[in-house]
Amino acid sequence: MLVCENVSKVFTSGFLSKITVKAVDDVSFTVREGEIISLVGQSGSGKTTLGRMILRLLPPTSGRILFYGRDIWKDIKKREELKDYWRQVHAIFQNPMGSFNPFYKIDRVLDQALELLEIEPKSEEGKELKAKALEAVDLNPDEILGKYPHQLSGGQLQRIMIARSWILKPKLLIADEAVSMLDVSTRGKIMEIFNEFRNKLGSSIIFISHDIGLSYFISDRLFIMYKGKIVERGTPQEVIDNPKEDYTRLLIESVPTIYRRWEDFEEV
Ligand SMILES: Nc1ncnc2c1ncn2[C@@H]1O[C@H](COP(=O)(O)OP(=O)(O)OP(=O)(O)O)[C@@H](O)[C@H]1O
Repeated sequence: MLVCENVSKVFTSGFLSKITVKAVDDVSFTVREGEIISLVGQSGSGKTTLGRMILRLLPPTSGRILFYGRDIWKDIKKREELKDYWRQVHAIFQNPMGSFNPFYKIDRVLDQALELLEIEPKSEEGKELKAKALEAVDLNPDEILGKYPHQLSGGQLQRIMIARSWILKPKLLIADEAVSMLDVSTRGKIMEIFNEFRNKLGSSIIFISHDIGLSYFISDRLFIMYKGKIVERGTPQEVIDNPKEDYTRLLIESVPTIYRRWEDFEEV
């Protein structure tokens, strides 16, 4: 489904002396249909930059990103093609506040998803889909619809963004720290929704997280990122059992409760 080939991103800043940051450094990997992969690494390791390039928000400095064989930066240019791409590839970012315009009611992000699917938000079908999407993420539509972003908590806003994905049912979902601000029971519910995306729709998920425990739990393959590079890859079991890099060992040691997290989810 998705191929990243030698993808790099260099940021340049500074006025008198130029400072360059290699945020993503020669990264290659594939994502198959129905596969959940995790990109795990500490803050600043390049995970979000990679996610934004895949979402076609940020052009790579070098390398190619192919979605079903099409180079997303060369072959997808027209407005209609872009719309179609974003119908299929959807992201939930770590800071939900950034996804909402403070001057509009939160209904707008759900209405926009319906419009992408060419469903009239005010139609019976539109209203029903909105309500079902909110219920799927454990929100009461009557309490949520009609409110402004500042009237809701960060966790509620994040769940609305997940409800938006539920409406779009993307082929590829990029979940960037999408559940880190949710309590464990809501997190379990959202994980179930992600699993449903995969099992019922054959969607693939790129799960971006600094939490190796959660990634271990959810993913088919795990990629460890460090300073812009993928330094380790394999099934979660392979990576956890035989870490090759000191950095991976540190990540694993920093989560002493990794196996207890399974129990957390079983309780949900
Ligand atoms: N627009 C930008 N301009 C300049 N540098 C940037 C920009 N975006 C990211 N960077 C730098 O690129 C590096 C990778 O950042 P990125 O946000 O991708 O990391 P991350 O692994 O997602 O971190 P976090 O978990 O904190 O979100 C960092 O050094 C960051 O400061």
